[in-house]
Amino acid sequence: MVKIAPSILSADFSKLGEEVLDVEKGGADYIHVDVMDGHFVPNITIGSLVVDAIRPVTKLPLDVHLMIENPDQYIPSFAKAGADIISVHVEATPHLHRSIQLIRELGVKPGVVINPATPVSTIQHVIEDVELVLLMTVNPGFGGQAFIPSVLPKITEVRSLVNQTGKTIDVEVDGGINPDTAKQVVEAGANVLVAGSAIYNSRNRQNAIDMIKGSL
Ligand SMILES: O=C(CO)[C@H](O)[C@H](O)COP(=O)(O)O
Repeated sequence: MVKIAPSILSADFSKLGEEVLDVEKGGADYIHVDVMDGHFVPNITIGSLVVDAIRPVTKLPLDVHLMIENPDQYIPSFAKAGADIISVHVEATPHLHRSIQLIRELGVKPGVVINPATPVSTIQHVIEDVELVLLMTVNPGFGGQAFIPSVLPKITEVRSLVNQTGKTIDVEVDGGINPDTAKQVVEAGANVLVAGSAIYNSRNRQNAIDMIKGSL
């Protein structure tokens, strides 16, 4: 089954609790939280305080995507705040395996992320250690960007790597996902779709989620 993970990056932050509940009621499977530090990516967004604030609002898993340098310093605070999944970028941590181990030791599901320009071979050595692989389908930093179609063969490559393990590991995509692009990424092998603007820019979030699901 394909899962939908609305990114709260495109939500109205003045009423974030309601915005989270709205997509939960609308059929979301995960809540995707985009953490940016202004160094690894050219934007600053959410800290662990926000994860702590939305934790009691929803029963859905909080899928925390760290787009930050030196992630090991901040992983414990996101785990304490109630993250269910924490994903780190291969490009942002010098000791990827150590970061993944740290996440697992804290009782959280570890994920690994690669940018559009990063080859799949960079995550081959940790594939058995993660619960989720996130492929960026835009260059990270902002919502509302156009989907990069050259990532499609990499999604298929990751799916085949995951299948070789025999384990249940999510293949998630993030960036420019909407009813026009969702079918392509699912056919390529993705099973978790992050969507920010396609869901939160719509007045009726249930309808927006149904439109993505209905396009598959
Ligand atoms: O990680 C992100 C940006 O770095 C966002 O999750 C992503 O861009 C989703 O937004 P949209 O669906 O509007 O493209």
